Amino acid sequence: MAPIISAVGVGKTFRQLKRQAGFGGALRGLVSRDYTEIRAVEGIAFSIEPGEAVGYLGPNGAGKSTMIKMMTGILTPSAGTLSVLGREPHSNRILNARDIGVVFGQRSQLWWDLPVRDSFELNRHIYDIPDSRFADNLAYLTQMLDMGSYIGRPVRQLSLGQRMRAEIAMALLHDPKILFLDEPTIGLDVVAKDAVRRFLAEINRERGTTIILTTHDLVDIEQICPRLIMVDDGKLLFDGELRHLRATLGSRRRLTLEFATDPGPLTLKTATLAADEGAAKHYLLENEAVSLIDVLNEVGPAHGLKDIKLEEPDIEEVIRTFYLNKPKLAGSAP
Ligand SMILES: Nc1ncnc2c1ncn2[C@@H]1O[C@H](COP(=O)(O)OP(=O)(O)OP(=O)(O)O)[C@@H](O)[C@H]1O
Repeated sequence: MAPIISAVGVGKTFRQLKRQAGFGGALRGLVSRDYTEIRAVEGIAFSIEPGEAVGYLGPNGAGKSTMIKMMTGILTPSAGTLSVLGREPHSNRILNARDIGVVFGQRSQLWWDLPVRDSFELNRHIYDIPDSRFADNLAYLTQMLDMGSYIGRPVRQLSLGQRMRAEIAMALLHDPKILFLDEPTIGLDVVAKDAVRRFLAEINRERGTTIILTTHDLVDIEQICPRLIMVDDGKLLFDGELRHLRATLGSRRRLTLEFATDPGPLTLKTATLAADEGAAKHYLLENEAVSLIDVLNEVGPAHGLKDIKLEEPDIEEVIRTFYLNKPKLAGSAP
């Protein structure tokens, strides 16, 4: 199957006029042509198959939004080749828009003063959606996203959770093949986040809509995206399955041993001492083959062990470990 999105050596450099301090500096800035270059995206390569759900993850300023903007045709790459549904998105912006849906968590596509339903109607005309398809999709989305109680209300009166569901519906009315979402759960409460995540997982599973999602919320990734692309400083660090990453890095279980009194520095062969709080010592079990029994055998009965706590790493821990070890792991393949 041909990939639905492919990126080869994609880069984006922004040029920013250098600003100089003070009034004189501002005047000099008017005539100076001195630029700073910001490499937001550099040498990105990946290939995404139809029906995949991919999480695009990275710290602030890593180049996630810039990459989404290039895939949606809003920005033009400065380097490399980008193909979305077999087309160059930036030079085929109108055609591309017919086949994709876009949700930006921080920016609304809905008309602020109009009832939600009217924004949907406008999209029907813009995308020329046939009547029966529009009616079917509207019924499906209203039910799935529980919009019945507020579809007739102006957008400005909606809660953030209601608005986000309406944004997602708006992006899906024309049956796009790919749905791009830039931080769709930002600012939502736990219940609203859960509703959005479940719905996205459902349309990916049931309708085969390809999903590309940027987020800082790792639970979004865990619940929607089996595949993860991780970037930092504009560059690709990891492209593979979340479960693969977990299996590779997930061996760092955390063990806390609590003693009746401080046994002094207690270094072990089976576990690495990560933090020493006197009577409570925190270890990392780096090696998956090492069991709790192995550690307890090494500690022995001499120190008066009182309590033991063993924690499996959660996804936050896995990602943190990944970023801390990135020079070692960069370039990991699926
Ligand atoms: N229009 C622009 N002009 C100049 N620099 C820009 C522009 N857009 C983004 N940048 C810079 O490019 C880099 C990547 O920004 P981008 O918004 O893609 O990051 P991000 O990973 O989405 O970050 P965040 O998680 O904070 O949203 C940053 O250093 C940013 O300041």
